[in-house]
Amino acid sequence: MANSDGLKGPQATAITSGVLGKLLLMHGLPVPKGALAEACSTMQPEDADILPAERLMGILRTVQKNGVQVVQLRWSRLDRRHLPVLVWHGGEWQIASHGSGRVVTLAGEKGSAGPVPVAELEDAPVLWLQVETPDPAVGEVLKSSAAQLLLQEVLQEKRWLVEVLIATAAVNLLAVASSLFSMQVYDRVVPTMAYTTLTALSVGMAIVVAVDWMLKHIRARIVDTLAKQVDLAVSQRLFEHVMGLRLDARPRSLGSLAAQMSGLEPARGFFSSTIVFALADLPFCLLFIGLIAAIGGRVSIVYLVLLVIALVWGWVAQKQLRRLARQEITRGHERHGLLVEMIQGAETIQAAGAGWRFAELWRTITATMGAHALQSRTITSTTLTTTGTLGTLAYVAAIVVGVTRIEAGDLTTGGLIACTILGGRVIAPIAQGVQLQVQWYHVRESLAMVNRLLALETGRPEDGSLLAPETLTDRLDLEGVRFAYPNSPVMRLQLPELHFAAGDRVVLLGPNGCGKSTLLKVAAGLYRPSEGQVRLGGADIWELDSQVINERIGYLPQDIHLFKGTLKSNLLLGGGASDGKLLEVAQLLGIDRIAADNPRSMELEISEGGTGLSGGQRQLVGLARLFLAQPRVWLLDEPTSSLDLESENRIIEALREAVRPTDILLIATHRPRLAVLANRVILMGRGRVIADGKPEEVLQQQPRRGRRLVQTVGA
Ligand SMILES: Nc1ncnc2c1ncn2[C@@H]1O[C@H](COP(=O)(O)OP(=O)(O)OP(=O)(O)O)[C@@H](O)[C@H]1O
Repeated sequence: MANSDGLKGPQATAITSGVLGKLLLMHGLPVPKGALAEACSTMQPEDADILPAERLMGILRTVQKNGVQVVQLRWSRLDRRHLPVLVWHGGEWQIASHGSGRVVTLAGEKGSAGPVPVAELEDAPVLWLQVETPDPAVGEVLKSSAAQLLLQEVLQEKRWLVEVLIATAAVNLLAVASSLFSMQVYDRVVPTMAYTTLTALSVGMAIVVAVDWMLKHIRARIVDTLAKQVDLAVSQRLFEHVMGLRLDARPRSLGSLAAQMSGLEPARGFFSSTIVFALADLPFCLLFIGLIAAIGGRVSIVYLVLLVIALVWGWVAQKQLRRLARQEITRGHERHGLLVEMIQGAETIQAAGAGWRFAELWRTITATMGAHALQSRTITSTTLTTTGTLGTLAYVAAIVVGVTRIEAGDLTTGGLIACTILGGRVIAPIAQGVQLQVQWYHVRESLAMVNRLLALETGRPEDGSLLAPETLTDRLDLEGVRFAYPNSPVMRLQLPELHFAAGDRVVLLGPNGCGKSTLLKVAAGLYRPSEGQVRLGGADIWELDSQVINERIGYLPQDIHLFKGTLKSNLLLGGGASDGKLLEVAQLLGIDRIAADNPRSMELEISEGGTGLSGGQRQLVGLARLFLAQPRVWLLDEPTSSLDLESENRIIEALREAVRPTDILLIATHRPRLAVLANRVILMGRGRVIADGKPEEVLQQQPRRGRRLVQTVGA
């Protein structure tokens, strides 16, 4: 449970079961009225002075809703896209279900209170429920974008489908030949020892076997080639989607994200090969049963019964596998995430001696995964063994029934043998069908996960609808901007109005976690505001082509990331610059010294994740990228936090030189020396602007920090 505002809950804030029941229903979590009323009365003792969120968590645990988390905050910090919530109004907890602009609709125990002005709720406590998304229904999964993406690729060219179906039909029809061969041999050759007939039949069978081999080979080749094409197209599409994800909408666990990327694998295999054979073979079951009926009469009933039993068995097994598949895949992603985190943070883990903690976590996850995998393997193998046994039973039963038919004179020995051979062809697709049902849940879970990935919003549409104006005025305006991270209802940025004009040199100050970096990312068009607009030169930044933004805005992140390659390729990350310009910037920032220190100079090798350079050197590379890009708006997040005094001075001088008089410079920092660059200071606190003005004015209001900064500015 999270509590962001530290509200204490007197008895007056007791949550009534009627209101809570309605809220849970809105989240698709129905709870029996009696159980909820009892939980509400027992979990909210009169004399206890506990937080409303704690009360609510207690109630939810009592009614077995353990997956639900509760966050308590004030209305003013709530991101209204997360409605419905419980809000304290008029002496009771009410449901705020939807609101537009300045009003919100509330409903309490006695019914709807109608629209209430938002201004009345400013300081009201709010309880928000974080609910896990429920299992998608089969229909939903098939309609999902992940399944559509696969099907679209698989069915893009239908010619292969026709070819595979024709090959499958031919293979199955040829199978009939072997049963007819046996029938003829037993009924005609054996009684008379007619070797000429046997020779003719054998030659015919040899041709059938050869054609069968060829068709199967061609069919496998077609499907494999298709699988390769689908894989190429789908994985590319997924990669581009993940690359274009809106940064603020990305899942927090990068390892899990990487694992989800490969989640399409089982689904791809399912759609592009297995299902094609199995589905194409299945109708032939009925054809073979029909043929058995034609040759052996009642013998076919044995195989019909087998078909029904095997399908029911598969259906039951698949039900059991559903829960296991989900848990196995989720744990798998967690394990992948842990591995990525462990590799990335190896230094910290070893320095803190925390290896045992990670090892323990790894063991726990692996053990849980192993247990689930064992259970699901047991079910799968039992299902397969059962199908095999059912096949043997059917064979025996067919012979027994066949003998009675032979006795009655309805069937010949050769006919009975032909029936059992055809029976074998009935069993094979049934076994495959059962396996398919078993696999289905794995596929469904993978699709659901990939779907969640595809459902994540991408940054900007790539349909050419974005604007690319040739000229833009040098202005950056934030109007009514409010921002909350996804999966959190807490507003981290609330800026009614913030304007930056040409020539502004702004230093952004404020305590840790007050929202400086978030503001820079929103201003850079990396994070999309939940409400309000960021305007670059008068145009909404989210309607501008990303190339226009990249040309105009330069953003230096707090943590500089370097990529595998060379020092030069990392400096030129954003695009080409002449060698002369590169050398000029390298000299200006002191990067030439890094190169001079190395025998390979600018070709100095950088490993994955930027290993090979010190923290300060990495920061210099990040700055150099910006100096090479020469943007109109410079957004720098802690640009000198890892630099020594000399380098910091050099950067200050370089910025003085490189930032043109009409450019906008915005620096978030805790380093007072950077204030020498500023003609304006903004002070932030809890996502809001507390003070904004000339450095001397703002810093006077900040006694301790201010005095130091004023001296620096005056220096
Ligand atoms: N990816 C994220 N998901 C959820 N919350 C986040 C995320 N990143 C930051 N926050 C929260 O947003 C708030 C503002 O963070 P931000 O990084 O903007 O602070 P800051 O002022 O730059 O801090 P610092 O001076 O330490 O760099 C913090 O309370 C932080 O916990």
